[in-house]
Amino acid sequence: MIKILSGAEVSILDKHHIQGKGISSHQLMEKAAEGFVDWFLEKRFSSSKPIALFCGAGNNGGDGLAIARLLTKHGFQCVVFTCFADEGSLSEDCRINLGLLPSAIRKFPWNEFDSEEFGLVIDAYLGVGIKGPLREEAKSIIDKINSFKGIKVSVDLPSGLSADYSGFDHCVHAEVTVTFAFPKLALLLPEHAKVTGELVLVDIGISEEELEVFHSSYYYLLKKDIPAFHKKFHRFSHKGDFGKVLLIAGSRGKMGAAALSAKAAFRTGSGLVSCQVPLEERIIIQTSVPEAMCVFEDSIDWMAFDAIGVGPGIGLDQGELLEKLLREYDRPIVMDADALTLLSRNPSFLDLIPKESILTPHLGEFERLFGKCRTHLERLEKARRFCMNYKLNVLIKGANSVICLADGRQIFNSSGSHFMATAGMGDVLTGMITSFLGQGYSSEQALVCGVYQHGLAGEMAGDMKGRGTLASDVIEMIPETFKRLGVS
Ligand SMILES: NC(=O)C1=CN([C@@H]2O[C@H](COP(=O)(O)OP(=O)(O)OC[C@H]3O[C@@H](n4cnc5c(N)ncnc54)[C@H](OP(=O)(O)O)[C@@H]3O)[C@@H](O)[C@H]2O)[C@@H](O)CC1
Ligand SMILES: [K+]
Repeated sequence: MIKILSGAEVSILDKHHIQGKGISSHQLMEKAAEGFVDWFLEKRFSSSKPIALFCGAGNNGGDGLAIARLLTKHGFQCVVFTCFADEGSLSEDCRINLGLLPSAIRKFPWNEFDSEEFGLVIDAYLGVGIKGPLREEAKSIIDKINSFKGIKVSVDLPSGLSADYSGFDHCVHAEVTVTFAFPKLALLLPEHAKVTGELVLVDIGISEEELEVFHSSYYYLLKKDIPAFHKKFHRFSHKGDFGKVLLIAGSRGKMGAAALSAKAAFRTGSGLVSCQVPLEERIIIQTSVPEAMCVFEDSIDWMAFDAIGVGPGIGLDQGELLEKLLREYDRPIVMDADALTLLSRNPSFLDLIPKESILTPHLGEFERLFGKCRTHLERLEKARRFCMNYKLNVLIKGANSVICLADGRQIFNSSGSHFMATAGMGDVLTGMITSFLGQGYSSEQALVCGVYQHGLAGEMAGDMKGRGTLASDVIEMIPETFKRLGVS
């Protein structure tokens, strides 16, 4: 997992890194530019029209000048638009790269940009180095960049966006942001989704260990992290080792929620899945998920189950059942959907929730539980305090879902697809996380593997089906995610 540092820490990180590696800051900038260009070439952007690069006076501008030089070597026609009045104001590495710019690359002041002439814009005006409110000229430069209606690719950060805060005054609206070493926190906040566009992370040779010495409780979860979170099973493993889970889900008209959770739990590898459903609705489960068992007795021995997920589709008249469960079951449970709304209506239940349990609210459910928040950072702070006070884990669902752990760490997920914004996806996730808990995973392991693989299955289903991807399609891809990750 990559630690997410503040913008101000980037220059300290750079210094540590270049001293440790015995390289110059110019070489590090070159590595960043090469990483950007490798990604650019992979994307096969058209070279039929010239590329405009807006370059500022700091190191973000230096990156842009190096990128212009490298893209020109690959046959792209680049034109640089300078966003500085005099060369005396340039950072040292920006000046070096200006000197290295081949004379064939034309340079103009930024206000001479004519958007009609160009096929693509690269925004290397401002990065993590902005301080205080944007100056008036900066706003005009940003407006000029935004006047381009084609693809705008921002280097490190959309110019004008601060690395660490929520909100912006003037800011480049990028279609893609290519960021270096670690994603800047602002790029992961949902209120910035429209200006960040697609997020691409470029490795510039700074290791996770180098980031680890900084103090931060934010992390970014990548595909390569997942295998280490998985438990190893062997050829003598039997059905019992893969767990016996119970899903308390579904009610009249909402039995689909129970069916989706149960199927997802099986596809995630549970040995035995039972559904606690209303007696008169059991046929739906027994025909749609024949592998599952149904329980509907008045008194159920909940402790006979390795893990329990509660909430999808149960309805809001199940307060008593939820209270009884919380009083009788003492292992971590997964609480979702209606269970969360019931919790927000009965705050006294909070003290009954078994330690290390997992609450999985979407933004609406989060606000019902914790009140309105003006920004995502405020939401994260509320969640952190709650998790640490109650020794519980909260997953804030959305693009870049955030796993908020009981110890205060907050992990942003990197997998997922916009095709997942449809009914039933949350039910699938509840089934997956409950399944991992039942297989003996810790709450952290179950969350990390469940959340990442849910997003990955969504990406894979989205690649196959595109618009119209169903939650059921995502369930069918879960086994493929294990293969894709090399987890047997
Ligand atoms: N490890 C990494 O991640 C690596 C990072 N690298 C790159 O370095 C970038 C950071 O570079 P940086 O520190 O030079 O700052 P940067 O963003 O160019 O901004 C400075 C400029 O902004 C200006 N300015 C400031 N405030 C302003 C305001 N309110 N309104 C208007 N203008 C304002 C300021 O003007 P001044 O105050 O000096 O007059 C100066 O001109 C980083 O984002 C990444 O791209 C890579 O090269 C290598 C590895
Ligand atoms: K930028």
